Amino acid sequence: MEALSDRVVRVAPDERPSLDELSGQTVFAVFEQASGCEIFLGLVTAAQVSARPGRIFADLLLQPPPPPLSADAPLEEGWRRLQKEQGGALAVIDSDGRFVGAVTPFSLLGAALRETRRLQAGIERQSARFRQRLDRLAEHTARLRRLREESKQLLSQAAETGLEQQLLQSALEHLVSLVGARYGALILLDADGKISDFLYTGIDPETAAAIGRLPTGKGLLGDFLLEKGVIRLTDMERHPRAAGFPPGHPPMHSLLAALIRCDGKVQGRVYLCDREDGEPFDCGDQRLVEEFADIMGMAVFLLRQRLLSHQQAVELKVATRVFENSAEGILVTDADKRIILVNRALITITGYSREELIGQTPRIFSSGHHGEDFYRQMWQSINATGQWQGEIWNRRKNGSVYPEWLRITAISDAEGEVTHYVAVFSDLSEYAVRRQGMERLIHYDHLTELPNRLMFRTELRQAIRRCHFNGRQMALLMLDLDRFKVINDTLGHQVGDRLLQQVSRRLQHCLRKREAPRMGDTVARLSGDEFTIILNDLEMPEDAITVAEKILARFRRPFVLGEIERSVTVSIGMVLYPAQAETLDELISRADMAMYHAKQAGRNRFCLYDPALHEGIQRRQMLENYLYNALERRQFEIHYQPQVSLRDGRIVGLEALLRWRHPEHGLINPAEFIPLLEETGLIEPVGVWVLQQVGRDYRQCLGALGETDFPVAVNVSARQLAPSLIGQVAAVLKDNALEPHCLKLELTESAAMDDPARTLSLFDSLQELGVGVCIDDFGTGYSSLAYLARLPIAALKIDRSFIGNMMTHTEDREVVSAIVALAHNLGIQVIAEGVETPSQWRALREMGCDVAQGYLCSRPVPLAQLADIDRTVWEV
Ligand SMILES: Nc1nc2c(ncn2[C@@H]2O[C@H](COP(=O)(O)O[C@H]3[C@@H](O)[C@H](n4cnc5c(=O)[nH]c(N)nc54)O[C@@H]3COP(=O)(O)O)[C@@H](O)[C@H]2O)c(=O)[nH]1
Repeated sequence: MEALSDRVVRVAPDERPSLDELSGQTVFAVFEQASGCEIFLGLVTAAQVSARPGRIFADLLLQPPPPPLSADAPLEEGWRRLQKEQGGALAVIDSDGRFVGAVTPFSLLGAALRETRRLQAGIERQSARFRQRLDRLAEHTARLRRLREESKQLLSQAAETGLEQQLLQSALEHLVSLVGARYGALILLDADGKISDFLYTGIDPETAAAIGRLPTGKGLLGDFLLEKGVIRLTDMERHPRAAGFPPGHPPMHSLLAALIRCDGKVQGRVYLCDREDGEPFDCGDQRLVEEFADIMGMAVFLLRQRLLSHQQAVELKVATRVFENSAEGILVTDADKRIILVNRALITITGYSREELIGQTPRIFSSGHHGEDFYRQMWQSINATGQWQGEIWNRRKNGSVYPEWLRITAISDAEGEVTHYVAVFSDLSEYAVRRQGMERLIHYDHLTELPNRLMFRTELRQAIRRCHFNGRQMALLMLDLDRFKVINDTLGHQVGDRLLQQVSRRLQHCLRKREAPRMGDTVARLSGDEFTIILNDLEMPEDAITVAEKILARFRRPFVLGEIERSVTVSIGMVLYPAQAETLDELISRADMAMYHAKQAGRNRFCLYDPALHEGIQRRQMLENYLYNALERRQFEIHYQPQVSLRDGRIVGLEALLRWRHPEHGLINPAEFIPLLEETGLIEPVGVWVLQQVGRDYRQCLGALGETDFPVAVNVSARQLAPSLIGQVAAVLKDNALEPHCLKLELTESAAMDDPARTLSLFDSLQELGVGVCIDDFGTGYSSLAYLARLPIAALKIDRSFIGNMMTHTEDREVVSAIVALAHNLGIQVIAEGVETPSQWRALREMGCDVAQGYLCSRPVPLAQLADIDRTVWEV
């Protein structure tokens, strides 16, 4: 159809051609009209018209007419037919035989030219496309080449350097520029599949942080690490899987991601987003990224291997250093127990050289101290548990034997087969020497070198066992020096220590020595001035009494304490085993009871345990139980004892003394319950009650005696010496509208010396308050004169033991006289307590003592009886 001539002119058979219209290319198609339809008769060319001018077309038609050409016939056929027919034109009909046009050599040539041009254009297009492809291929090949070159570099760096992060980062940057992506990231996983590294390029750090923290299983990025293969997505905005981006994530149009595998495991993922040119990622990009991911896998593998071997090398180096520099001796044997490795410490300890030891067995160190059994048990333990440790005696090269603490560990391979044994030991020679010293420290008293309480209990336990074994008796003696505190306090601790050392030697001289098979006796120091003696293998109980008497006799000789000589006595309690006690604790407590009894009975004596002593202890316990409720049951009361001026016989004060009246047991002796109050701490609330009661009684006391103004002394225990005491005293004064001088506090000398700094500060506060303080029982403690002078003391009360003896013992009289002089020198008043006789009264008055208190004047009496005191007795 394309070859049809456009110069075809329709004519009728009887028409005559017009020569004006005629051109060389014109073709006339002759149609006859018949019954309303057109019948094609044939073609007449311009050449035919020119050859027979003046003729009508019917005459010019070729007879027979050449067969028409089919409209779908190829150009070549038309060309061939035209040459054959020599007519110069051929009619063309369609499949229904209808005339559609005509072809001429000219029209055919035109069509052929057009076709050729079209073909050329097609070829040109194709070749342009081909050229383009070739270019792209060349580019891809170049990229691949670059990638490979860079990969080679990457791998060799990975094998040589430890800079994993920098290396991977620069590799990623290369990939991104190679592919021309906008940004890219690389995620590495640790052994647990968690993100260990997140490297990125082209993304700002905040976004990267959000992406890098993304949990798995949340949207595309969440799923990202779980995805098994390559991901290549385009048109991400509309992609259903693109949900779950963190807020602020840069818009992403296309994504290309590949797995990084190494050693058959997924080690991470590399991914690129958006090409710079806006095109989606293509297959070439994908191949590139996959290839890159493979290389990454190898690089990561190499890096990790390198890191591992580096670590192993470091560990090995450290282990070697530790091995060589360890202070403990170390040896390694093979499975046959042949020594293959020793360290420097082992060489130093044993004296053997390395060469002498390698190839030997540890038997080389055997000392002969341990029997077969010992080694059998040791190896049994190693075989069963893989290790053993304990003390063992080994021999050095020079033959000397030494103790060591040895740990042996069996080393097994993956199949559980023992491949080596490692022995680590420390030389205990020095420790053994120190241990002996430690043992002494633990079991012996450092001052007297006698066994201490711990050792004593061990010895006593053994003595009891021995009695069971040989059916003999033993005795336990508990000893306590009399008034040792006074020596300690007055002469100082050094003198006290010297005395204790001499006492221990004297006691040892009284005892039998241990001479096999005889057990011998044991003397131990339990604490302070408390000693104990175990008398073993007694023939008869009387032997124990003999020893006790011997001790008392030995003590009669004074102790020489440097320049000073002092007589010291001892109180001894004694109990027999098995006659008087059954258990160790029973023995100790009963010996204690007996000793307590010896003290109560006047000291410097021994007392054999008597079941009756038990009663005393039981009473103590009973009183203690009652004492807890005594205050709230209002069982306490105050008795008052007058203090009388030795100058004019006037009552110048009262001492308030606590009394306990039990409904069943009547008045309990203060010497019994006051120590109990102290021990239980009840003295603190009870002391407060005494102060308050005295405050309430004050005016009535004065009224009963017809006096107007004097102080009432209240005893204060050491346990009450706290800052709160000031507040309590101030409250009593305020509550009862009393002047401060109405109250006086009495504090024993030892309580005042207990904590001098605390005492000084309390006394200062009391002085500020205007309340005077009196030092009680003066002469029984150890007061520093300088210290005493610093205390704001109102009075000193001389202990009644001195007053009681002053008429018969010159020494005590001199003490009293010295105290009076001393106190007066310091401007302090002196009170003598325990004045019972007129002769004491007179003697004290002659010495210049200020005040007397004692049964001579009056016993302590309840407030109600104060008015009845007979004053004529002391008005001498
Ligand atoms: N912390 C407190 N201690 C108190 C309190 N009340 C008393 N005590 C102390 O108890 C100890 C025993 O006291 P007590 O049995 O009352 O004995 C006092 C007098 O009865 C007794 N005394 C007085 N004159 C004589 C005498 O001529 N002969 C003689 N044998 N004893 C006599 O002396 C005790 C007074 O002691 P002191 O206080 O040292 O002046 C005793 O230590 C009390 O201190 C209390 O409320 N709190």
